[in-house]
Amino acid sequence: HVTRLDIDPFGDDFLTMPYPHHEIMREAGEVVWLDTYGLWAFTRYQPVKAGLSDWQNFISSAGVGLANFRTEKPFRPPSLILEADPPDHTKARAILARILSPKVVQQVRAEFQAQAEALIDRLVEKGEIDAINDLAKVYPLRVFPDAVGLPDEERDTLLLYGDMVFNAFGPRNHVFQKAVERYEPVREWIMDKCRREALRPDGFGDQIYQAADAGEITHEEATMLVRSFLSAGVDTTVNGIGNAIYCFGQFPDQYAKLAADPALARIAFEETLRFESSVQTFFRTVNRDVEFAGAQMQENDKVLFFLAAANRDPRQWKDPEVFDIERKPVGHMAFGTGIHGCVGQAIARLEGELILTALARKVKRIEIIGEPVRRLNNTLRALESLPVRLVPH
Ligand code: HEM
Ligand SMILES: CC(C)Cc1ccc(C(=O)O)cc1
Repeated sequence: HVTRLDIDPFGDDFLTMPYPHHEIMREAGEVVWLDTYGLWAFTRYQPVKAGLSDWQNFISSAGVGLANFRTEKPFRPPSLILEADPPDHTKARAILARILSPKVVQQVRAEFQAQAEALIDRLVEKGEIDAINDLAKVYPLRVFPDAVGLPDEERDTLLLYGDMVFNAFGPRNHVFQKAVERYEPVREWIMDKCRREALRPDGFGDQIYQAADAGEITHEEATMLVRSFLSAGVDTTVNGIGNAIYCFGQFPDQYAKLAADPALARIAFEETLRFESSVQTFFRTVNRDVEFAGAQMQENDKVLFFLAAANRDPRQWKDPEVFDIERKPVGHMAFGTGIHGCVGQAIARLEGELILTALARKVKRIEIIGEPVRRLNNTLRALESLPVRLVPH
């Protein structure tokens, strides 16, 4: 027997404050059925981990959003990596994994660090800032598009596009409708920047085309994989960094530990990802009738994985509601897991580590000095603005 609930995981009150709803679903069973959209919900750590590892039963090629690509037209042409299953997925994944490998990421570390230190120095001078518009948006829009090889101009378009892409994984609700009002010009700008001629030679984008030159993929496929970098590589880290600052503003005792020992920055960023996961959810599609966790699932059913709920499951974490930067949250689900686990996590971790290190070295305390404003999104946990004072050492 599986419990049915009428929780709406894409309603405004859920998106604004998801945690009490996670608790209800976790306690209702290993798997629950949500009547609102007719889908399975996995909220406990173990089923989320097991489900994401089982790519044969829970597939990505029918879409990782609510829409089932077998019966509905996708919002945009499907990604060759995210919305693909083996064997197609395997080839695209190997190429992006090589370009974003920890070894290659070490080569951009010095530049990423210089940019982090310069930005934090400027913001400490300013004193009172908006941690989202002046910091969390600025740094990822500088370092990752530079590494990909994009020109400087109009990079805010990447945020408009990310907002659309992440809303499109959810239902066609008001947050989606608002985000896609100006889709066409944004889509044109993005696809223009995916052309090889638009990219700096030897940047991460051009390196995908070099794989096409070597015959690993076609040049058309290369264009689509550059789109993957532009889709996934910015809005995710903007919110990763924004949510991290929000955590430290809310828990000054934790920030004091970081300011006393900046070497904690890398592991502290992991705890911010566990506690306020910037990617809250995404879907898989049941590939064939299967019994899973006592539920009889049918081909084409949608399964919603609540990464953020798994990251606060008391069956996995001691005092999960406590933000503790000394916790070492190994195995958290913020980057997913399995064959589709985040291929950009080395970049994401580098950005988080360097921003938090630069802050810890220069800033003694982060004080929230105004009401944070949330940006509702069907997939991302995001703030619109976060007024803070950076108190120097
Ligand atoms: C804090 C920042 C980030 C978070 C929380 C995050 C989260 C995730 C998650 C949960 C997945 C799994 C999706 C699934 O299983 O269907 C994923 C996949 C992916 N991520 Fe990230 N990501 C982040 C940053 C990045 C960056 C900087 C890039 C750079 C390009 C990136 C590129 C990708 C790509 C291409 C995939 C698809 C991988 C596949 O399907 O094999 N992500 N990410
Ligand atoms: C959390 C993931 C759903 C982020 C993401 C978005 C888009 C793509 C793409 O390939 O376009 C890949 C990954």
